[in-house]
Amino acid sequence: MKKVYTVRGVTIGEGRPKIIVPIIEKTDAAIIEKAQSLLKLPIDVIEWRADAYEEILEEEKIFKVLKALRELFPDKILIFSFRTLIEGGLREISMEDYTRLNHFAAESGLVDMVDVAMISWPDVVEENIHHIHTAGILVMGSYHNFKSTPEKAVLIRTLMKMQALGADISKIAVMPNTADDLLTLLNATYETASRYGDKPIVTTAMSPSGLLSRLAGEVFGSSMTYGAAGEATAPGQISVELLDDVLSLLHGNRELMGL
Ligand SMILES: O=C1C[C@@](O)(C(=O)O)C[C@@H](O)[C@@H]1O
Repeated sequence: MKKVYTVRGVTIGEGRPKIIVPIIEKTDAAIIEKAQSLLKLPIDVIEWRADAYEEILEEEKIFKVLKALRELFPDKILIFSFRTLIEGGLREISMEDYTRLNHFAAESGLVDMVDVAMISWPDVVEENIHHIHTAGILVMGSYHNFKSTPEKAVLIRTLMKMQALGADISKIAVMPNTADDLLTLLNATYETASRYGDKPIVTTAMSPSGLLSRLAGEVFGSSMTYGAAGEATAPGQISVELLDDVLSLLHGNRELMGL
């Protein structure tokens, strides 16, 4: 049986992929302004990308931002993400500070999930997962490759490795250089979701040529998808309104077919 997670009334791992919008802003005011602009949009999950925040080492400030986001979005899943530099993030951080920050966010009682760079920082994975699970919330394991798309077996192995290490949800985002790369990602997604994995996965081929991967998660087995509200925050993201329309179209069609 495949695992599904229901958090704040949002079920991850079945039905329509859940729409996530990242908030990537430097200051409190910009974060709040962006958050308010999202209130009426069709979004299931908010990701706070803390690597953009200029006061990232001030715990009091972090708490205030998380509290404000929680109050604005009582019914949405809130993910805390500090994207490391080697995975396409905006700021350098030591592994110690990274671990401390994730621990703090997990224990704040305000977030539902913490994103952990499981592949590029293996040394701190165990400690991070332990803190996050002890706080009673979910771990999203992540791996980003902004240059290329590894071969199918590597993608499957990476997703399965994250599951084996304790990720509740495993995510990969890769760069397709050809249509073949997109097929590789979709193939790896389908095989992992249908044959190997027993927990939800999230897979993305970035850039406009990877767009199908952001739309067709329900067909191939990716449980969440990142969209944009205003400017895209990663290559190939489209607006949440368009995303919502396409996901509904695909979902409705599958329901008609009894899938
Ligand atoms: O992992 C991802 C996916 C992403 O890189 C994208 O391609 O939409 C956007 C990031 O904010 C998020 O953490």
